[in-house]
Amino acid sequence: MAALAVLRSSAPARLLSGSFSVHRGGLASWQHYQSRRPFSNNKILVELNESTGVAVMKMKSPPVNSLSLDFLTEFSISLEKLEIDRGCRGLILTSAFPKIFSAGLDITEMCGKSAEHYAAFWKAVQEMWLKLYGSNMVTIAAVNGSSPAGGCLMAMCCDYRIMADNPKFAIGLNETQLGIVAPFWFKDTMINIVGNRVTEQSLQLGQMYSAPEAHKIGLVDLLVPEDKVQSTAAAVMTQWLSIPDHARQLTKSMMRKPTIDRLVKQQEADINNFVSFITRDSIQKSLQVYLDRLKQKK
Ligand SMILES: CC/C=C\CCC/C=C/C(=O)SCCNC(=O)CCNC(=O)[C@H](O)C(C)(C)COP(=O)(O)OP(=O)(O)OC[C@H]1O[C@@H](n2cnc3c(N)ncnc32)[C@H](O)[C@@H]1OP(=O)(O)O
Repeated sequence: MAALAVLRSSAPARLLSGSFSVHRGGLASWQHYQSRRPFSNNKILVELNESTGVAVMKMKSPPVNSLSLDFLTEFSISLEKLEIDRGCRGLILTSAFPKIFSAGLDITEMCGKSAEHYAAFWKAVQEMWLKLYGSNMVTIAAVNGSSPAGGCLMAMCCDYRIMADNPKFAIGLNETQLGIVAPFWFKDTMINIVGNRVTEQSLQLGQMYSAPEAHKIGLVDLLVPEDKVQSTAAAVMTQWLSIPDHARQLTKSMMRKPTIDRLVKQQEADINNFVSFITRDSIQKSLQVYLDRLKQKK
């Protein structure tokens, strides 16, 4: 958060629009701007099309876009910059890698680290969710690959989900399969999309759904061929942007505010709960076994 506060004061809209103006009418890349930030590893690529007001955010953190502390920090900063840019009305979130949208939270961030590290990591996860779920922009997830747990959460934060129609790609909240528990705000986000019954079963079983199954239960809104995911996202975005911003934003806020407020009211307690859960020996052991299995599966 300190980094965000610094950015807010040192990178006002004037600087952002100044760096965009050299690309006026076309795609403005933030690579130039980002490369001037000492803490940026450029795990997130952002291109804002000034004429449409639509930004495409591509996650590019090899090998599987796992959500590390660095990744989450860069993600939240990138999102914050788009949020305050009046020229940006819509965001398409996707992956730079074919076959993987995001592998979810980086398990190595939850293993063998200090309590302070776990607290900082969890705060970054919360911030990502608060910013993306609470965004004023139209947000569309172009899910071009598998998306377990935290990756599914990111997609669920968006207003609309388009997924590549490939039964090999899977999405869902699989936490229980790792011996861990999806927090209440992951659960609430899913309930708001597919309802209580499907969420209860999904969470207990840690169920991953193939793309067609996910479409059937309403977890994703639309299935399209892999090579049409981006273009369809752009077309759907145009439809959503035809609605006046103020009316759509107030409606979105009316629908999501109670869910957001629930976490905001107990953010510190939620961090403490995560730290005390994740530091248990039994949980550390489960995560380590899962990670070892992942590494041995080849
Ligand atoms: C009180 C609340 C308490 C706790 C709440 C915690 C909530 C947690 C949320 C989460 O998001 S937990 C993470 C859940 N994610 C997963 O289970 C995904 C596991 N990964 C996979 O299923 C697959 O890797 C894949 C994403 C489908 C990609 O498969 P592919 O065959 O393409 O790649 P491969 O498996 O070989 O992986 C490459 C490489 O990446 C490492 N990896 C994968 N996922 C993660 C991850 N989430 N975190 C860290 N590292 C990950 C994997 O081990 C391989 O590493 P290697 O090259 O060194 O062997």
